[in-house]
Amino acid sequence: MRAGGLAGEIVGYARSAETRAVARALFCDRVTETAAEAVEGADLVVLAVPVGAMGAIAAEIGPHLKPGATVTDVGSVKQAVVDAVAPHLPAGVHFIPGHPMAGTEYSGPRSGFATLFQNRWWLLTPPEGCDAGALARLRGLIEAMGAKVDTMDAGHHDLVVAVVSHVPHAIAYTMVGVADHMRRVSQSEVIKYSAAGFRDFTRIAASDPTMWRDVFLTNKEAVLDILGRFAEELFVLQRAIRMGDGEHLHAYFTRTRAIRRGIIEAGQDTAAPDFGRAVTPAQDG
Ligand SMILES: NC(=O)c1ccc[n+]([C@@H]2O[C@H](COP(=O)([O-])OP(=O)(O)OC[C@H]3O[C@@H](n4cnc5c(N)ncnc54)[C@H](O)[C@@H]3O)[C@@H](O)[C@H]2O)c1
Ligand SMILES: O=C(O)C(=O)C[C@]1(C(=O)O)C=C[C@@H](O)C=C1
Repeated sequence: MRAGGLAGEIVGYARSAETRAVARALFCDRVTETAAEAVEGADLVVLAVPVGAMGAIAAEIGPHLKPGATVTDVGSVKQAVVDAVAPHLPAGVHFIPGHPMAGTEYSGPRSGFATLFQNRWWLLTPPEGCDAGALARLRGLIEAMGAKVDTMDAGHHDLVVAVVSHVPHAIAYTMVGVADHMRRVSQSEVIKYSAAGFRDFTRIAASDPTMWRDVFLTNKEAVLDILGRFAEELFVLQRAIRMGDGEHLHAYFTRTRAIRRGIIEAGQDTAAPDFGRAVTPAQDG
């Protein structure tokens, strides 16, 4: 928003003075010491805390929102955010939950960069009867940041992202756990000789523990459903390996390669740029 000059004034709130100072230096016109102050007079409020913290923030800001303001969020799970936030918002405020399908394993205000949303999907889950004008304005802002907008209902969103984001993270966390266990057995060789595939797993497994704890706790049903399906597929693969069924393996890998190539053709595999500056993981603030 800052790079594109898309907002009249950007006001930020974070709990720690240190985080507020960094945000002020990098992209906020003004920072405040309470969330309530930050939303006074705002046309648009963006909640960007872990999913489990959304309800408390909504309760804090609810009474201070301007009539006609739009509230959105960037949480990775949607139904739980709707349930936690909506009861705290006064009538006349438009709540349009959202989820940018873009991010990195880094946290804190230094981890943002202006091209993060370029050519990425940003999913919105407007409630039934959502104000068309408010939705059009939010969509316009997101598109001006370079993202593509799609709308769907919150429950469907949660199932889709369980497949494309949440379960892949669970698998990466688990695989790195297995390697860590093996490391004790083989004295560091597993890490030392790990090539690109495993390195990608370790990048994902370095993501913020609070954020991902909340994702798994609040999207429990969809994640368990997809993990069950994953386990079934894994058994089939295991059996094919055990039985020496090369034909099955080749056909399966040919299908999965086509999926990967489809993603590349759709322009979705844009790696995060090198920030060129130190980024601290999981800043507490
Ligand atoms: N990182 C990603 O890849 C990514 C991508 C899309 C969506 N998201 C979602 O965006 C949201 C923010 O994630 P992020 O990566 O920007 O995290 P972040 O750690 O950079 O920012 C979250 C901030 O919330 C603060 N916070 C935590 N609990 C709080 C509380 N109770 N009250 C007030 N502040 C609190 C943290 O201190 C931190 O400053 C999460 O809901 C996450 O699921 C993250
Ligand atoms: O590349 C990464 O670090 C990410 O995992 C980003 C990612 C994802 O799964 O694609 C993580 C969680 C979000 O809710 C959206 C984006």
